[in-house]
Amino acid sequence: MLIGAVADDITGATDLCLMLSREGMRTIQVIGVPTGEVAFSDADAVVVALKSRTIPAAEAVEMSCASARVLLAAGAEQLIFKYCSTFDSTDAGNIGPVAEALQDLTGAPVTIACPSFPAAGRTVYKGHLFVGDRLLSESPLKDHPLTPMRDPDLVRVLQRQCRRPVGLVQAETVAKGSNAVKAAFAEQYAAGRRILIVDTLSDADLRTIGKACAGMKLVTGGSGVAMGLPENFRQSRGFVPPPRKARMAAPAGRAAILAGSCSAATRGQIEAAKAAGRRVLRLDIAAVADGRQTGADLAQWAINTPADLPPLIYSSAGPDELAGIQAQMGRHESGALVERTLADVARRLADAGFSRFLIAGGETSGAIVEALGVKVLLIGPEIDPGVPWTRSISGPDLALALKSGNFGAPDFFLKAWDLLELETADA
Ligand SMILES: Nc1ncnc2c1ncn2[C@@H]1O[C@H](COP(=O)(O)OP(=O)(O)O)[C@@H](O)[C@H]1O
Ligand SMILES: O=C(O)[C@@H](O)C(=O)COP(=O)(O)O
Repeated sequence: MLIGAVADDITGATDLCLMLSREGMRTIQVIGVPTGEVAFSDADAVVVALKSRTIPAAEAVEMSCASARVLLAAGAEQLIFKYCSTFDSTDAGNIGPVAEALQDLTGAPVTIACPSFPAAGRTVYKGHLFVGDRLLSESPLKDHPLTPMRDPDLVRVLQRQCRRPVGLVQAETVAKGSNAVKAAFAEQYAAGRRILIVDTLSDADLRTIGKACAGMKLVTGGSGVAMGLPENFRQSRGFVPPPRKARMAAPAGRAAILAGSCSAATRGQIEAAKAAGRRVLRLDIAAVADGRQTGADLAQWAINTPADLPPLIYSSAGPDELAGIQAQMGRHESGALVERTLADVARRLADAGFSRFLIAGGETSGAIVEALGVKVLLIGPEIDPGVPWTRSISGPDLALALKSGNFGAPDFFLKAWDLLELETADA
């Protein structure tokens, strides 16, 4: 293993796996803190998917360090801590504490914090995060159900979470190339700064930053930060990329879409599915809370739909409705109820022979994948930037597309299936 990574949610982990695979590394995804039973076989990169984005910071630190220790013991030469390209966290939140704990563990004197993912519209300029052409604080992320992002200045956001001083490497330096960036790392270190936000406007910047990070024990950021890292190992090791396939074999069985993300992108994808005449059913959280709607009801509805097209069950709500629900039921309580119910639906559908799932939302995917007993994922073809098909190779045999709430084109729920080749039942 050359690169070991710890991701704070499962859709983020698949996003990172896709990036590392695209750059030629044989990459596997392990769900949860790895135990001695997981064989890393001949992977160049292993990404551990946690569900640690919104849990108490001390627990996130413990799980992340436990995972990192296993990866380092298995030979990982560089560690990535992957979080969201929109820096999803709260002031009590986990990016700073986990980064600092991993710095202690790896002995990395200085590390970077680079969430940028230009292919998905996330860039950083003068330390400010943009989503498309809006500041983070003016983007739909200001209304995220669990981690509303209201401050676009990442130096400020990260400093509120860190004990160590946070610094900034600006776009003008990145434009000068990797030697200038390396020199800036050293200058910032000499000035006492230990975690550095790095401006990034383009993929070319990501490659410059990646080159400057050769030999850095710990790198933190979004999946974009991994774009330039495999090249360092290719130069030093010459590893051979495996062939990439345009389509992925999927086990025989029915398909379903489960959406627990309230993002603008996911809500648009739900509207597109409705407009295309797909069968859709809404999880009504008030009805679930008082027992008028159950996971069994929702699953039975899906089972009863004709098998030709995947049915969609969604809980997604717009910002005003969500604010009302959260005021009544509590932010975490309502979120957890939705997650539990969708996980129950998924388990029932898997028991009924559904084998292909498209799941929208990071926390949602984490809850569902855990309920399904999925342990290890292989990475298949890219549906849209940041979202690949995956196949479970340990536990149940399933094809899974775990979509970050924010990612994907409006027709994502319609087109994703075209990349699968269905195996016959007796194959
Ligand atoms: N109608 C709803 N009411 C309250 N919470 C909800 C509702 N629908 C979804 N949620 C919660 O919102 C959170 C969305 O987070 P997540 O699944 O990570 O999506 P994203 O990828 O967009 O961040 C989940 O905890 C989910 O259970
Ligand atoms: O970096 C990203 O934007 C994604 O990889 C990510 O972390 C997804 O998180 P969710 O939006 O909660 O799915």
